[in-house]
Amino acid sequence: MTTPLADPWPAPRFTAPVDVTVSLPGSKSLTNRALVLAALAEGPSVVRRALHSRDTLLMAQALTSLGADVDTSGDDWAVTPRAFDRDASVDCGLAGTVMRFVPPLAGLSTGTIDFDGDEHMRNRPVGEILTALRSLGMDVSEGDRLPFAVTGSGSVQGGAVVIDASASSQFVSALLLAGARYDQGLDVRHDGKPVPSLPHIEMTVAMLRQHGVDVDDSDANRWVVAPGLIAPVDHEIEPDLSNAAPFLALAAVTGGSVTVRDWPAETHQAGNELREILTRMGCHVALGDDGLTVKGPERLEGIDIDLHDVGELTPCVAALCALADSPSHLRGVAHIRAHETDRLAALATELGNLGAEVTEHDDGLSIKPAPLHGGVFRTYADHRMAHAGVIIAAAVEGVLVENIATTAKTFPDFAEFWAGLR
Ligand SMILES: O=C(O)C1=C[C@@H](OP(=O)(O)O)[C@@H](O)[C@H](O)C1
Ligand SMILES: C=C(OP(=O)(O)O)C(=O)O
Repeated sequence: MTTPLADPWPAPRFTAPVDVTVSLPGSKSLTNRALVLAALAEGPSVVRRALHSRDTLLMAQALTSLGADVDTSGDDWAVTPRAFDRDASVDCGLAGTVMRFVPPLAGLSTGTIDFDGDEHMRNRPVGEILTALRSLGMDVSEGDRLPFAVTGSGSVQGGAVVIDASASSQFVSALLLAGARYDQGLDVRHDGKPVPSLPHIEMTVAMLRQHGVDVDDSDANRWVVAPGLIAPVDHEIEPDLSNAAPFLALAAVTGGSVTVRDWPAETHQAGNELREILTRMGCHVALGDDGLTVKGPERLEGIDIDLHDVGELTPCVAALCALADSPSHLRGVAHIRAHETDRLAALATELGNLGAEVTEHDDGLSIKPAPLHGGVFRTYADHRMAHAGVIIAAAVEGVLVENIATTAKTFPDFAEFWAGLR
């Protein structure tokens, strides 16, 4: 039996430069897309090196409760599509991908599918998808938040739909993933402020194409998915590059060297942008046969950057900025106020409590160099806040990270793994 971790957790302080090579678990975003597409396909698929974490198990459970067979017992998950022919309850936890990607599938079911999730999940936006599904003729209960219910009729006509996806790229991805299975396919148009996290939509389109689906994304803010069969695919899941952030950051703040194995040469993952970000902050970054190696600088520089496309990196980048020796401005990320928590408010409060000079803006943060001190860093049930906390703790004596267990959303046993790096 493993001993439960102390809460708040005295995260390790790294007093010497680290020199480590790590293999990281698979990508949440790739795993959950692969599972959805496999459950909609014409025959069995395998999701190799699937991420085994809270968000992906919730997705597997959701698809199983709709009717599919998903075997999560090993590293390679076998998915056998079956008719969605029963009533079901879907627990979304705090997984945006489950709350947004599964309702469009529920219309293909002949049952009533009830959705709910963690307390905070009831605050995260989903109303735009529900409105879009209603406009496509689906029977969706009233309201614009969890809990809600979708009663399927076994088929969805599909066709043209307009959605404001400025709150989350997942609104578009959700519709596209199911679209080929609608009788007329889907013609999705975004109308509103710019869509954040575009690389995640590109990931969705790329994976649909791997499954043989015809997607036209040649016009900005419009995606046309042709109706048709979804071919089964044997997917190999890349390591989660966004979850690489705290590890690469450890090289940056200790002046050491960290290599992440199996870093893909080409990828749609937002985390790949860390290469550019860390280079601009003064690190030496090289992609080689061993993986991606980051060597920390003598002097960590601040950064002025628009993170609109890669908002999920903000907590770790903000932690690095708080340890940098020149000012930083993080911009373009108003939408991350609707992530696992209001990440801008949470970062301003928690970094500020440890002495950082942080100014919160509508769409970002300004951070000036200031001496940091120990204290408790709260995480608001947000795995990426926990990652930010351990980065600060690595460099500052006496930092305790509250609810480190929240990292289980996308990284099982993160704390043990992190402590083992010392
Ligand atoms: O589709 C996905 O897998 C994701 C899309 C992004 O969401 P937003 O567009 O809501 O930022 C990202 O931040 C999230 O971590 C995962
Ligand atoms: C925003 C995130 O998650 P979700 O998939 O729940 O939206 C995230 O992991 O940073």
